[in-house]
Amino acid sequence: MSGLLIEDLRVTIGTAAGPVHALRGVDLAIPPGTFLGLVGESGSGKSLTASAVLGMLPEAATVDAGRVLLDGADILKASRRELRRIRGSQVAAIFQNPVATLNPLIRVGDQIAELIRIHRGAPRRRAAVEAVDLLAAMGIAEPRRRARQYPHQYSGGMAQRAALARALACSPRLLIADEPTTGLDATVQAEVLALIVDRVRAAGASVLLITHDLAAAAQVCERVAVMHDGAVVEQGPTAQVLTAPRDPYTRSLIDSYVLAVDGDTPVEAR
Ligand SMILES: Nc1ncnc2c1ncn2[C@@H]1O[C@H](COP(=O)(O)OP(=O)(O)OP(=O)(O)O)[C@@H](O)[C@H]1O
Repeated sequence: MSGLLIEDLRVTIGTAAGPVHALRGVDLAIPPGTFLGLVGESGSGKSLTASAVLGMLPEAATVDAGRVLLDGADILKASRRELRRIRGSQVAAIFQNPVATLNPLIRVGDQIAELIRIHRGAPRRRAAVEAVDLLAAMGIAEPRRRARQYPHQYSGGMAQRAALARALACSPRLLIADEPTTGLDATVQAEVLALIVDRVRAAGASVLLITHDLAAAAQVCERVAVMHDGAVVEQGPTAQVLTAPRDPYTRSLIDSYVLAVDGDTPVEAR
């Protein structure tokens, strides 16, 4: 099958305090071209699931069972070399704290151009031009000047735009966005989310959006999956999961989210 299919993924992490059964049978499907929101409390295993899809599980992790199929090929069985090819060209990621995600020592344009050269074999000059075009497509003003700058010269929102440019440089089929707007100003959050939707839809790729923000997931994702204690307890069309949840944990997650959002609303505005 094409798209992403995770079947019964079980991962244990060795810690000083003993083994932690961090993923206890994760089942997840993202059909091609679909946005899936992955929600659930802190520590439920969302980021670890994303790491497995990127072939980047921590050293201390052991895969006890399961398959992670990306367009039919099992990521967990891929060699290092295959993983390097898959990462970037089939699956790419953006994370919270984009400035830290980008390489601090390399000019932003060069980081993007390097990927284009490695994955697509483009000549140096052509890759540099494409990198500037990509920055422009992500809404970065004066892209030529910006391409010559280093990540620390970017604001948070701009750095996330640049990280998105780098992630999309080799037209991956799946973008993992792990809390991509957390920590950005509210207006910038909305802009970055809209940009992700716009650019990814234009490319026909799919998205795994990891977020604490149920409203954001509801706004942009056709499907939602809910993680609890290392497993996906419920997944399905967004409207169904968020308005008629079947699992008690999903219900409590929605209730606590609504309470938190109401708590943020000034009394006079309620
Ligand atoms: N490198 C690691 N070493 C030890 N334990 C880890 C490591 N990575 C993850 N874990 C454990 O695995 C579990 C799942 O963590 P994970 O980061 O996937 O949760 P999460 O749902 O993404 O949380 P958050 O929303 O806070 O990012 C947690 O119990 C965590 O402590």
